[in-house]
Amino acid sequence: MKIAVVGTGYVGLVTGTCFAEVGIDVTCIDVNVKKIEDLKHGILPIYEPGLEEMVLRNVEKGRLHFSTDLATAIQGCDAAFIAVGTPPGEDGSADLKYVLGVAREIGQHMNDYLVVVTKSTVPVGTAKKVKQAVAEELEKRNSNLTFDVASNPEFLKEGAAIEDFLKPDRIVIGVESEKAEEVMRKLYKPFLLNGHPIIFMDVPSAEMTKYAANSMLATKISFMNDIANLCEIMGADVNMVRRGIGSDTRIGNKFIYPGIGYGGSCFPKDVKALIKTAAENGYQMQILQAVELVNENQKEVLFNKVKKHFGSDLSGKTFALWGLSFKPKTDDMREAPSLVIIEKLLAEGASVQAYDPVAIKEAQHMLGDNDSIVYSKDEYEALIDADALLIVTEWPEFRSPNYQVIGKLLKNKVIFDGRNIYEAKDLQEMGFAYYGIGVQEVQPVTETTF
Ligand SMILES: NC(=O)C1=CN([C@@H]2O[C@H](COP(=O)(O)OP(=O)(O)OC[C@H]3O[C@@H](n4cnc5c(N)ncnc54)[C@H](O)[C@@H]3O)[C@@H](O)[C@H]2O)C=CC1
Ligand SMILES: O=C(O)[C@H]1O[C@H](OP(=O)(O)OP(=O)(O)OC[C@H]2O[C@@H](n3ccc(=O)[nH]c3=O)[C@H](O)[C@@H]2O)[C@H](O)[C@@H](O)[C@@H]1O
Repeated sequence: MKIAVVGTGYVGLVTGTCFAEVGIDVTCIDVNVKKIEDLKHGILPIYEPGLEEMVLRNVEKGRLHFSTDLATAIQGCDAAFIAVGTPPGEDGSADLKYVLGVAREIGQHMNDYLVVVTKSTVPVGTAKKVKQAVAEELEKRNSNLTFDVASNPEFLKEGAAIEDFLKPDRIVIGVESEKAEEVMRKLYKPFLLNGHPIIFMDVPSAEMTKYAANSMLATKISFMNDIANLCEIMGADVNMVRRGIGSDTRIGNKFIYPGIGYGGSCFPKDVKALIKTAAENGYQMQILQAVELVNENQKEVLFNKVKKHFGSDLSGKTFALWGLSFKPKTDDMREAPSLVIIEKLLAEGASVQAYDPVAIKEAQHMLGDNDSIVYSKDEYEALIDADALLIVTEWPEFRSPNYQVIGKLLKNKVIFDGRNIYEAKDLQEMGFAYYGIGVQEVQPVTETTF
């Protein structure tokens, strides 16, 4: 089979590469000429574990191609996947200009039956707009070619994208015709070896499923952040509470880790977009409004703890930040809580020494030149003469650090752990003050000299 995947971002590149991996002939298309030229030379635009090797292998096998020329690439394809961005517009609704632009281009250049698949996260009704856009372009050409649209939302997580794509819990596909169902079933058959299902449904339900899934996950996180904040006030430990409730299979132990708010390119924008879609249709998503509010507040929780410890004047102080990306194993900085924390520290006249294993370049790009931010070459360099350490992203290499070295390099033995990766008691015994999320803060028992 042969497909085109339009948009070579986190979703498009992973989708195209994984389809190539199972033997399908794939062309990944992007308007960004540099991205495509780099990909042709084996240089990837994003960091995603395992992706580079898989891209190189499939290019070498002749199954994976890169192009800026959609017109040529879609010829002879069974399906064209639209995987371009759907960023939030000013009012929070998903901006569909890239998706519909691609749909028009497909209509202008297709020359045989094709399934046009929306892989991007798009509001209910978008496939209908895609269908109309393609049909209008065909009409301009006086063409009577037939095509189908399908909605195939993607559920992969950054940092685990390949595993998620190759072994999905489920594949959701909205279709309007048996012919389209047949094409999609054939394409996805190789990914069903672990017994998980393809769930075929109508197109609006598939579109809604994606927003409902992300909103449910965001709700779990905000709920736990709310509980964590209350635990602190009431003298409880959220780590215990989490284990206590997570063992109930009706609740489950995934996505109930409190922290410093969810970030990334999807939860924030998709929650906003669903609230907006509902409002446009005369309905108020009250739970999601609260989810968003809790999340905005949660991004400030670590900063507030810093203020509480050091008093109101942070000017002249230096803070070491471990982690910048919105989650481990990605270089993605979109809506990362680190951005809020850094902005608040700098606004108080403090400076930052930050380290992240892969996201420094992207952080520099987003934060711009600023003398108050120094990027360190490793996690220990970031500590030198800093007033305290803030754990912002739970990269595995931060989990078991050399506490003696931390204690020696920091000016004060204080850790603010935004991801609860350390045990308060252990740190207290080693002479640290420790602040976690939803756990009782501890002050050092005795001053230990290393
Ligand atoms: N990032 C993620 O983990 C997930 C994202 N999604 C959804 O997938 C969609 C894509 O997201 P990302 O991959 O993160 O976006 P991205 O921003 O990383 O990549 C989008 C790509 O599309 C390209 N593009 C834009 N207009 C184009 C056009 N007319 N023709 C060809 N290429 C064009 C851009 O140059 C860019 O390379 C969004 O709707 C997102 O909500 C869904 C599941 C997971
Ligand atoms: O639509 C999307 O783009 C994707 O959005 C999320 O994936 P992603 O944003 O890559 O990362 P997650 O692992 O979901 O983490 C999102 C945010 O929630 C936070 N989080 C996650 C889990 C948790 O228990 N607590 C918590 O605070 C993370 O730190 C991170 O900031 C979903 O998990 C994917 O299923 C979905 O496809």
